[in-house]
Amino acid sequence: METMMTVVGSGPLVSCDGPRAAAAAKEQTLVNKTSSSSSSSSSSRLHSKFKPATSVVPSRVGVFWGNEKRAWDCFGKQFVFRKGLKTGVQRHPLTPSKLAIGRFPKGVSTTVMELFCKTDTEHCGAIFEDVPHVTDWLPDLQTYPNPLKFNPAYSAVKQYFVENDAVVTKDAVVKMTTPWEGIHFRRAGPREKIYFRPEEVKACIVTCGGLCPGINTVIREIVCSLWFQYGVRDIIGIVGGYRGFYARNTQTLNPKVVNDIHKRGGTILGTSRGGHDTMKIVDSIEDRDINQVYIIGGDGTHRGADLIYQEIKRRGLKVAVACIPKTIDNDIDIIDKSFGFDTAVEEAQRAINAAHVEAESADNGIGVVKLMGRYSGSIALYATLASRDVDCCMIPEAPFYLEGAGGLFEFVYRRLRENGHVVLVVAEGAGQDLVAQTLESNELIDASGNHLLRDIGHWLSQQMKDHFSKLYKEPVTLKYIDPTYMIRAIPGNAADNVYCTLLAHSVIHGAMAGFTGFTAGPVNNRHCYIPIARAVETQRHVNVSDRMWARLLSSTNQPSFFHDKDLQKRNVMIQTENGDEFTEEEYETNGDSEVNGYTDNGSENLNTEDAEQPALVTTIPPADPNVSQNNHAP
Ligand SMILES: Nc1ncnc2c1ncn2[C@@H]1O[C@H](COP(=O)(O)OP(=O)(O)OP(=O)(O)O)[C@@H](O)[C@H]1O
Ligand SMILES: O=P(O)(O)OC[C@H]1O[C@](O)(CO)[C@@H](O)[C@@H]1O
Ligand SMILES: [Mg+2]
Repeated sequence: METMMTVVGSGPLVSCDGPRAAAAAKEQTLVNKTSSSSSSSSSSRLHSKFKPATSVVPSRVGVFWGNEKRAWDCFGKQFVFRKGLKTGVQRHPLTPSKLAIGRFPKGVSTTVMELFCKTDTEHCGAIFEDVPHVTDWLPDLQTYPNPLKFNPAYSAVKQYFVENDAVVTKDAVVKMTTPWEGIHFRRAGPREKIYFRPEEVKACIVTCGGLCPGINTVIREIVCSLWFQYGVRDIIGIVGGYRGFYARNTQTLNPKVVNDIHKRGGTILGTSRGGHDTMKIVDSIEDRDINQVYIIGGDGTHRGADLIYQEIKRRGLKVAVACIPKTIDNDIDIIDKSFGFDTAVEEAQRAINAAHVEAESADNGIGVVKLMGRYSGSIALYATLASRDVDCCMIPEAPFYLEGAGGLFEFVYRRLRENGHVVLVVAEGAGQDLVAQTLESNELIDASGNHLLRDIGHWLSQQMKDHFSKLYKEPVTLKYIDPTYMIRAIPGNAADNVYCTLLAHSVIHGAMAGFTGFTAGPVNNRHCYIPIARAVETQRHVNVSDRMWARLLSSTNQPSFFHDKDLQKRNVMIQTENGDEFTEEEYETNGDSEVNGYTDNGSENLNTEDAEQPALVTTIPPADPNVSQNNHAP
């Protein structure tokens, strides 16, 4: 594992505002960090927490109290440093009153330190996942007072500057016995000292990947905040994504240029997939004398940004790389949620509403809406919960099936019978296994290497039409709505615009303070700096064993599509034509396993010409206004 002791702000700190600043600089927290944000180091640090006792002894970055030989956590648990490594430990006094919420030995100073546990199973307290700083490779950099100190808008704010030892816990819910445990990130916000003189800053902004509501707001706020809060005057836009660094001209940005762009969807800078060439990009950064790089994008963009940061570090440049997570799919882990998500969910309501109106107005109306979400069904989940008009929501994380007991066809049939119409929401990444069974499998990828998914919405609609037209005399009326690009190509709503503003502020404060290789976002509602690679180490998914998915299931009363046959037998109620209800098991025991066209092996007893006319319900009976299986009234 690659870890390194780094002293932020150490060395001969020269300050431009005299002894007070020098003293303050001296007091800078000594922080032990991993040497880079490379996924290998951060992941091993993270995963070491979960390694079995037999594995290699890990090192931890944590908040402890002690000296070079021993340390205590806030519960008085003692740790001994691993022999031979103790000399590397750096200590720095923090403010006990602020950090200590438990009991710790009297008289020992608080410490942020690299802690080597004796054994892997030892309780190691809080883990601090810090971000890199330009002084990691340029230790003698000069600091400057933050101009916000003299800004009338901010100087009146009490405690405007964020203290260097402020961290935010990843898990808001902790155990009373070990409240300190878990991962912590550096709190975002303006620092008293900055590492870039505003007149020397040359900042650039680039947007990559798919569109998302609010990108223009982030661009606007980065420009305006650099301009008005820090007095930066040299800001350029890189046009057309990563490849714009080396293949396109740049665009000058100032408050006038960006004044009303937040009212427009998309990105004024343009975006693209593919075209990441680390060397060419960093050459371009060097050639243009850029020293702050603001990168707005999703997981792929972050991977590219990490490579840029690594190369900048390798070349020893004084350049800060700061990311803003952008993903309509809300699939970036750690942060509470991504900007534009609320807007997208809101816009999705319009599509669902339309599908509902269409379905309701037709005989046996089925409305199908496909929403974005490659690997994460967040938009579909939230849009369904918000709407209450949806009968069934299908997402990539929850496999489903069409035929047989407990399948989607059966469910749709029932809802049609009960309510006269049905509305289905399907995330684009849902049911890919099913589509693959019937469509030719050509593995296609986009320019960034992302797999191109098969069109589940279109496929599902066709399957529905085929199934119901074969089975019933009365065909269904199916309307398929694909609002995919409509929900992401719009401007951010009010809440997202405020969120984008905070994100922009977080990144510029971080970059001005010399942090680099980071992305910013709220963790438990507090903005943080997260190492880039750490932010994309895992992908956020809807957790189907979580209460949120349970809320959806209980709201729609849709099948859970569990494959466990016993579970199906317990849960699936079968209603015969004369209204009697049985569980599937009871029904089978009674010797007749064929219900409403479904046999117990899941195959349909179809109303085809050569098949013997089975005892089927061949028309969908009119809706019974007194029966509703879901929580929304028919
Ligand atoms: N592993 C990687 N290494 C370097 N660059 C990458 C990597 N993955 C993607 N990129 C680059 O990042 C940019 C955007 O990537 P991608 O198209 O995957 O979108 P994204 O940032 O994930 O956003 P979205 O949310 O739309 O998927 C592209 O220019 C691509 O070349
Ligand atoms: O057509 P494009 O631009 O590749 O974007 C489609 C993809 O982008 C995303 O919105 C992610 O940004 C996915 O949900 C979707 O699959
Ligand atoms: Mg992506």
